[in-house]
Formats: sequence, C-alpha cells, structure tokens
Amino acid sequence: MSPSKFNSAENTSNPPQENGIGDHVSLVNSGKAIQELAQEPLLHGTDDHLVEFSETLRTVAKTLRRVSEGKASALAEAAQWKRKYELERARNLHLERKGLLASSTVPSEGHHGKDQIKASRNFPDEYTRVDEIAVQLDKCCGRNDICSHEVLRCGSPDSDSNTSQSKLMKKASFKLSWCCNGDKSNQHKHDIVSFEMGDITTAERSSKQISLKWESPPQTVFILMKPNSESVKVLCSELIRWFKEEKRLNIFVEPRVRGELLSESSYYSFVQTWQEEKEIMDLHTKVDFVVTLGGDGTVLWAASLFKGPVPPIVPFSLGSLGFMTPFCSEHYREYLSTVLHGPISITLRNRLQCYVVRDSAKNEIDEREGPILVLNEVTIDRGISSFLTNLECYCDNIFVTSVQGDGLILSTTSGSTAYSLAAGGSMVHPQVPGILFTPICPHSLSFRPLILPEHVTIRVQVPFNSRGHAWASFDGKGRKQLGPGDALVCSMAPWPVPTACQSDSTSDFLRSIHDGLHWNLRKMQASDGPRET
Ligand SMILES: NC(=O)c1ccc[n+]([C@@H]2O[C@H](COP(=O)([O-])OP(=O)(O)OC[C@H]3O[C@@H](n4cnc5c(N)ncnc54)[C@H](O)[C@@H]3O)[C@@H](O)[C@H]2O)c1
Ligand SMILES: Nc1ncnc2c1ncn2[C@@H]1O[C@H](COP(=O)(O)OP(=O)(O)OP(=O)(O)O)[C@@H](O)[C@H]1O
Repeated sequence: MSPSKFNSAENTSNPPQENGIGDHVSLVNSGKAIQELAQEPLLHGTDDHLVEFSETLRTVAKTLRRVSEGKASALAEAAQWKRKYELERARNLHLERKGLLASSTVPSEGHHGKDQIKASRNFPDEYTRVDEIAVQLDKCCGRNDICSHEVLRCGSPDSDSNTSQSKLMKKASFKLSWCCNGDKSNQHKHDIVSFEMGDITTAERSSKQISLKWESPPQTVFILMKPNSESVKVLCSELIRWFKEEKRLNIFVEPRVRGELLSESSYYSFVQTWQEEKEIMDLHTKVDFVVTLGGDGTVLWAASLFKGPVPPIVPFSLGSLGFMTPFCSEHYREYLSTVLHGPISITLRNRLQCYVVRDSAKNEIDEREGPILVLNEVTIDRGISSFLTNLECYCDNIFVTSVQGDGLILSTTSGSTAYSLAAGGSMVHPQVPGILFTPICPHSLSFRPLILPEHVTIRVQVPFNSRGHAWASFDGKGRKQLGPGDALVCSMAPWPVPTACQSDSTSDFLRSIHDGLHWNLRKMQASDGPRET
C-alpha cells in the first residue's frame, strides 16, 4: 500500500468545507480514493499484523465511502427541495401581485390604487419569468403534491411581499359577550373579553376581593339577635347604648326585641321598629348596615328578611359553629369602628330564588307571589313519607337525571359547607359562582354531586306516577308540600347578601373550615423512622 493512498483515505476524515460546492468536490475526490483503496487486493505476506492492519483499513474505507455516498445523495435531495421551494414562492408572488394589480385598477380605491398601479409597472419581465416557473411548478410539485402552499407562504422571508401576505393571512375578527337566554334586546350584553389579534383573554374576573368604601357616613343600623339567649340579650343592650351614645346612629330592631328592651327600661324608646309586615319591604331603603348577634342561623334569618337588595351584614359570632360569622363579640367596639370608617372587605354571597309551580297552574310561574330567596339551600326531600322520592330534574329544560333516594339539595356556594356538605357535596369558596346539585342518600352507586354554572335554571318535578309527595324547605325552614305534577324552579337571584369579612373572603373561608370543621386535621408524622434510599 502506497503512503499517498493512506493520505487520501485520511483526508476523507477531515472536516468538510463550509461551502456546499467545495464540500461536494472534496467528497467526490475522497470518494474516489476510498473506492481505490477498497478495491486494493488484500496483502499476502508473512507478517500477520500487516494483514490485520490492512483489513481494518479496508473496513474503515468502506464505511467512509458509504458516508460520502449518503452525504452526496442528501445534498442532491436538498438542492431539489430548494428548487421546488423557490418555484412555489415565485408562483405565490405571481398570484398575489396579480390580485393586487386587479384591485388597483378599481378607480374607487383612491391614492393607494395609484401607487399599486405604479408599482405594477415593474412587473412584466418578472411576470414572464414567474409564468414560466409556474408551468414548471405545475409539472413538479403540482402533480406530485409535495408543496404546502400555506407552509411555504408563512416561511417566506421576502419582505416585499410581507404586506400583501399579511393582508391575505389576517385572522377573522370576532367578539365575545354575555348573552341571556331568551333576552332578545341587547340590554344585558356587554363584552367579556379583550380582543387583540384574535387572542382571547379574560377582561375581568368575577371572584375578585370586593371592598366596600362609604361615600357618606352610615347613619342607621339594624341589629338582629337570635332569640332565647340571655348573653345575646345583654350584648344587644350594650351595643345599642354604644351606637347611640358614641356613634350617634339611628337604631332599628325587630318588634319582639323592642318589646323586650322596653320591658327592661324606657331608655330604649328611641329604638325604632316596624308595625306591619309589609314595612319590611322598605327596610333596605332605611338601613345602612345590619349587625347580627348569633350563629349562622341568625345570618340566614337576617338575609330572609330582605326580599330584594340586602344592606351589608356584619355578623358577630355567638353560636357554636359560625361559618358566616367571623367577628368575635368581645372586640365589637374595635370591629364596628373599622366598619363605620371603612373601607372593608366583603363577601358577596349569592342567593337562589325559588318558585313552587303547582300542576294546577299549568306550569306558569306566579310572579305575583314573589320568589323564596335562600342563602344556603333549597332541599326537596321525602319528608315523613317512607317512600323513595322520585324527582325529575331539568337544567335549562335539558333533562339531567331522576333522583331516586331521600331527596336533592340545590345549594349556593355559601351553603356548600352546610347540609350539602353533610350529603357529600364539595366545599366551595363562597365567591365561586355556581349552584351545587347534591343528592341525599341516592339509591345508586354512581350518583356523584354536580356543580352547575350560576346562569342555569333548574327545575325539579315530582312525576305524575310518583308514589308519594315531596317536601321543599328553604334554608331549613318554611316547608312546602309538592304533589305529583308540582315542580320547584330555581335560579340565581339578582340580590346577593354582602357580608363583612374579618380579613378577606378567602382567609375567612379557610379559617372557618379549619376552625369550624377541623378540615384535614391530622397529627404530623414524625420525621424519624424509615427513609427512602
Ligand atoms: N344534616 C345536616 O348537616 C343539616 C340538616 C338540616 C339542616 N342543615 C343546615 O342547617 C341550616 C339552617 O341552619 P339553622 O342555624 O337555621 O339551623 P340549626 O339551628 O339546625 O343549625 C344547623 C347547623 O348548620 C350550621 N350552618 C348553617 N349555615 C351554615 C353554613 N352556611 N355553613 C356551615 N354551617 C352552617 C349552623 O351553624 C348550625 O350549626 C340549613 O340551611 C341547612 O344547611 C344541616
Ligand atoms: N331574629 C331571629 N328571629 C327568629 N329566629 C331566629 C332569629 N335569629 C336566629 N333565629 C333562628 O334561631 C336558630 C338558631 O340560631 P343560630 O344558628 O344563630 O344560633 P345557634 O343555633 O346558637 O348557633 P349555631 O348554629 O352556630 O350553634 C336558627 O334556626 C335561626 O333561624
């Protein structure tokens, strides 16, 4: 074997030149040398080492030849693709310029049209060329189906054609807005997203922390207290004196409470109340804020007095659980001074409005009776009946399911920690907008609770073939019997209950599930013991 051949074989392993053509030439040369080397007969001699060395060299030479052949074919293929790419691009350019020329000849297009006509005067030569190219293109990629029009166009680096391309590539514009079922007017429609280049982003979030800031000082307070509690009565009397003497507020109480106060002392004669039930309807127009002294039941009671808008409620805890009562009564002066001064965080608690529709009313909701508003939940159960309830449920007139069991709870998210929780429903932050659909003891293994969006209307119907009656109760009160054919229709009410927070909505919620329910309380595992290796 001659040293020159050694050298040429070695040269093939040199890094190829950057330039594609030079690269190719050096590959061809080294390829030849390799071929010669590979065809050289095996050395026959006495030295075994030399034979072994020669064989190794032949193997290396063969491998190098395969590599060089592969690279050459890859280069050829790349060149073919490049040409196809250029042909396709030229064709696109041609089509687009043709389009522009056509639009520029329309006289009503103003000065833009003139510019485009001027620019198009430079085209003819290129047109002839691109027309030729287009013919070739039809032959190559048109027939073989290998060019992607869109992909090539997006990847085009040609800055001249960028404007016209972006015109052709522009995304269709659209807008999103809230719309109400059956609402033909545009009254309740407004944009919910900001639209930028067709990308959707939320413009506002419904569960923001809400802050209340008084624009004029509050003047009237309504104090509500749970009945039959001596400690609550004592606190109520103390609070009334403080509001009157320190804060110069007008004070409203329930008629029962005013009677109790007056039986104690005539001092309380300034305390106001109402004579007739219908006056309660106007209460929200007279009262700036409400103070409740009791447990969650007193907050529910307070909310139930307001059939329309509800003033902000400041709930003091004098019960056992107190999910909705974050204020400790011992520090009432401090808390109430902060409330009077503002700003304060509030939780806007949604309520459900419920209508009982009798079969005899032919499915017509009697709006005159007004809805029953609930802060926690409406429950439809079997009452004292020993039969399984059978309730047909519809959501926006779409059949959801038949509840066969003890009943169904339709709960607000505030009520999610009450009866619904006991029936296996999830706990939900009170500012999450939604309606919980929780079965009570369903006679089915697969009936999991649901959470439906706030905007739906739910209808729970007692079927005509039902064996028994059902009973609806509202925040655990005011039971109404539902016979076969009767229904309960329920949707989100427009009047939420604003309750003052001790810190903020989320901290108060988390504190109440920790302190009230001891949620996920478990002794921490000791750090000593077995470890993963
Ligand atoms: N099995 C149950 O858990 C069950 C049964 C019936 C009623 N309730 C609940 O009782 C409520 C009526 O309350 P009440 O005080 O007038 O009756 P109540 O005196 O019988 O008290 C019921 C308990 O539920 C608690 N509660 C009320 N609302 C709550 C809420 N939003 N989050 C967490 N706990 C809450 C109260 O603090 C009280 O401890 C109903 O709305 C219903 O949710 C629960
Ligand atoms: N002003 C009121 N008038 C009539 N009933 C009321 C009034 N305030 C509360 N109630 C009712 O009294 C019951 C008990 O009230 P609440 O839940 O506030 O006290 P509690 O039972 O001592 O508290 P907890 O439930 O936390 O142990 C509830 O059913 C509630 O509806």
